Amino acid sequence: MKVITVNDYADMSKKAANMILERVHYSKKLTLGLATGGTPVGTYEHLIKDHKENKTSYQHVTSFNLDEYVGLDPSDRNSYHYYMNEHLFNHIDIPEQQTHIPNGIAENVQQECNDYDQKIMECDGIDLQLLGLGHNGHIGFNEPGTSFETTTHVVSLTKATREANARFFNSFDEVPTQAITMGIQTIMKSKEILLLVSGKKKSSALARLVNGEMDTTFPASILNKHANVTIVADHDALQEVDEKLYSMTK
Ligand SMILES: O=P(O)(O)OC[C@H]1O[C@](O)(CO)[C@@H](O)[C@@H]1O
Repeated sequence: MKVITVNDYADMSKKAANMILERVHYSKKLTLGLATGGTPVGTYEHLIKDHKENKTSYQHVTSFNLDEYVGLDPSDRNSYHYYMNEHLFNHIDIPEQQTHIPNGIAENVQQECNDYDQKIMECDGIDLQLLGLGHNGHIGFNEPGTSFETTTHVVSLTKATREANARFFNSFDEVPTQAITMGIQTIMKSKEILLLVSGKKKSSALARLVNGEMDTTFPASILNKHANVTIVADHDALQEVDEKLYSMTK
């Protein structure tokens, strides 16, 4: 894994956006894996600003989001559909039919999961997957204990994750208890992974990841096995990481 150190959230967002833009500019066809949560908001802001100023086009881009809450309608302000429209899709020229987010209100959620993996395969897989890191090491909504072999599936969210995400809802009780998430195997099949980590609150999770031990109790640890991962992390996030370890990390 390659670790790029940046000063703060603003620098992380700029660096990540520039890395994405490089691929958008130089590919004839590109499939992006996208994330939600607090981490990528700044990155998306840069992409929107660039689209306005430089007219970067996303007509050739297809996207697949990592996850969606079960039971939330796409029009619900807390759904990841709503988030993606607000934070990115409504402000760039990506064709709507080329954007994919699991349907959290599908009648048959299991079928929805299978279809989602199938659609990713039909697009020849994800070229670049953007990831955030959960406090407990989750990637997508793959909670501790998830098998590394999983494809897209339904998960029960841990109390810790629901508490962490409660800041986006009116109350903890409103946070859905289940979600559809790309599986760990689905994520690992991406050709390239860009993991963004910012802030002191993520420092112990990042330290555990960079430490290199692979264990299902810490889902993100599987990234140590991927051949093309770049972590963009700020100083606060890196404060518990042994400098020797990450400057040596490839
Ligand atoms: O970026 P945040 O809000 O810290 O969340 C970390 C991760 O947890 C999730 O909210 C759960 O999927 C992801 O969307 C995100 O990448």
